Amino acid sequence: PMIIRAAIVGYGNLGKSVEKLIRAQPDMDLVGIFSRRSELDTDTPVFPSAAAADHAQDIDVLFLCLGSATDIPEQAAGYARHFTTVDTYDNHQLIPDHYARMDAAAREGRHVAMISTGWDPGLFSLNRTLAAALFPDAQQNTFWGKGLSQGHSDAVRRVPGVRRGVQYTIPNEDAIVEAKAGRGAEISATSAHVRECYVVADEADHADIREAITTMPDYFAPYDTTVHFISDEVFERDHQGMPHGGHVVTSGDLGGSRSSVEFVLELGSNPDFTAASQVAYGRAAARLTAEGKTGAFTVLEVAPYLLSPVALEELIRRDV
Ligand SMILES: NC(=O)C1=CN([C@@H]2O[C@H](COP(=O)(O)OP(=O)(O)OC[C@H]3O[C@@H](n4cnc5c(N)ncnc54)[C@H](OP(=O)(O)O)[C@@H]3O)[C@@H](O)[C@H]2O)C=CC1
Ligand SMILES: N[C@@H](C[C@H]1CC(C(=O)O)=NO1)C(=O)O
Repeated sequence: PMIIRAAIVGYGNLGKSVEKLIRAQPDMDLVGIFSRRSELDTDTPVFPSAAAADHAQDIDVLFLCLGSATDIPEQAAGYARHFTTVDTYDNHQLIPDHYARMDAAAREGRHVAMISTGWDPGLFSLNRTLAAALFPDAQQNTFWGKGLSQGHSDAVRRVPGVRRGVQYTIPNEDAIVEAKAGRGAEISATSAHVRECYVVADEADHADIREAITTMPDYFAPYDTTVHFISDEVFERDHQGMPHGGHVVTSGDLGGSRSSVEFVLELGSNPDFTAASQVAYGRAAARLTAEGKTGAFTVLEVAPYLLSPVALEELIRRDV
């Protein structure tokens, strides 16, 4: 099989996990990390993001591990003109816009742009489409947490004055029970979750920061959101782990019989699991590029065997 020459843009939680997961792949080599910062704690070669295009000939797949709140909308299309890219863009409201922008850039550069991989969007997207397709009138609900949302935490950290910040998503457990029983029709994501933010910032900025977070479109405005201001010591002591998880619950009637489908994730590390998904879709992106494909792809458009380092013939024997 082809050895895929991979590189990373953006060295945060996700970038560190992608670096670790690429090293664990039998068919991938890590060429380097592109960052806006010059001093990173890694043995991998580090290059300035601004010089990325100079390395295009040495890289088959570029993993965009930047923040979705501002970095991806501002930068991703620029990379898609020069590389086959894989991102985890997760502002669901704006994914159609992202798709169009990345599709144009990728076609212009004759590359593939694999967008919105991860688990939501990503594996949850796959399950939502698959499960809902089975029922003439599907009842479907998605729940997240209790856990740390990296997208919402990145969005918090981008608010002026925020020195450190995280966001936890907390589902209403009764809503999950109701959804599992097929009584989820009145349950929405915004009614079934609350969002708790923990922020380190100067006292003088607290009111502006709380206002900026709680009114932030898409991320926080539609939800019951609370912002707690804490000290650096408390942040260091209590807010280091990044567990997460969730459920996609689908049910319905099939001509007189009732069935339900539940897809559950329990993640010890949100970044590690997201990286595992992004890296598998990076393998698929490299293969699609080798087949001469161009343009944007979501996870709904990728044949599952392309994700695996195991040959299709073996997968048919083992998994079908
Ligand atoms: N689809 C899905 O299921 C999921 C998607 N995601 C997405 O992944 C995105 C990235 O998450 P995450 O890695 O946690 O975000 P981080 O805030 O850790 O990193 C985002 C970017 O900020 C820069 N950065 C990181 N640390 C520092 C620092 N100490 N000082 C200055 N800059 C820094 C890095 O770029 P640089 O190196 O250039 O400075 C990095 O790429 C999220 O925004 C989310 O949208 C995450 C989880 C699941
Ligand atoms: N994209 C999310 C992954 C899941 C978690 C989530 C939430 O807690 O709102 N929504 O989608 C993340 O960045 O962690």
